[in-house]
Amino acid sequence: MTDLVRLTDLVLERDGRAVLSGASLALAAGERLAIVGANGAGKTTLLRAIVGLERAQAGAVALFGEDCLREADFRAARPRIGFLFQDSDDQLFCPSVLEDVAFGPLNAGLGAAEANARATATLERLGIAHLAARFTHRLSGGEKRLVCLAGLLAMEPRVLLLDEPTNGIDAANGARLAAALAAYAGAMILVSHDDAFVAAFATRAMILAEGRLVPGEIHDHPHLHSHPHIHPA
Ligand SMILES: Nc1ncnc2c1ncn2[C@@H]1O[C@H](COP(=O)(O)OP(=O)(O)OP(=O)(O)O)[C@@H](O)[C@H]1O
Repeated sequence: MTDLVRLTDLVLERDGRAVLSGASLALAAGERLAIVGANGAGKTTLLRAIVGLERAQAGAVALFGEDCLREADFRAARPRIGFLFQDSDDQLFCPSVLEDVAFGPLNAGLGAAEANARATATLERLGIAHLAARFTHRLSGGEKRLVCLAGLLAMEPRVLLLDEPTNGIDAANGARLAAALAAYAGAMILVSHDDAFVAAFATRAMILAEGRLVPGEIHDHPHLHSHPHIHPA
């Protein structure tokens, strides 16, 4: 089967410093790949390079089996990829929640009624229909996160890229997020420092260190209290 995302030996330098120095990965349908690594290791940069928001100086990106060489190639693939940004304020831009969630479907060519129906159904599925009429900029951090995810899921993407999805989320909204992701049938790449979340969701882990990705193993081994760790495989 064709890989949904394939990165081959990506090299990306910033200010003369290598952030990625030969990073490779392949994501198949149904996989939930966790990428872990220290602060500043380049995890966000890697996600941005997948969708062409940052361009590697060397190496190759292929999405859905198509090589992405030019901006037009990335643009063609982006509607099938939902990218949850680390900072929700970078993602939300419409005045109301319903408008924000309906924006993607509307932009993809659905009529206004159909786009609103899709947005309403997605908000209901996430358990946040009560936020539909709220101003996006007045939402709490956790609410913003779920609204961003609703906006992505309304586009019915084949791949989700999630950058620290549980950051700043309380238990109730965390449960909503977990339920929505558990019900999502597509593939995902999950960047997270939340070990419990990674252990619950990921089918595979990779560690980003010194610009390269190496296989990791998700462990759940007992300490004084039980908590999971990710080790090199
Ligand atoms: N716009 C930018 N301009 C200059 N340097 C940047 C920029 N964005 C990120 N960097 C630097 O690039 C490196 C990789 O950053 P990146 O955000 O990809 O790391 P990360 O692994 O996602 O970190 P974290 O776990 O803290 O979110 C860091 O050294 C960071 O300081």
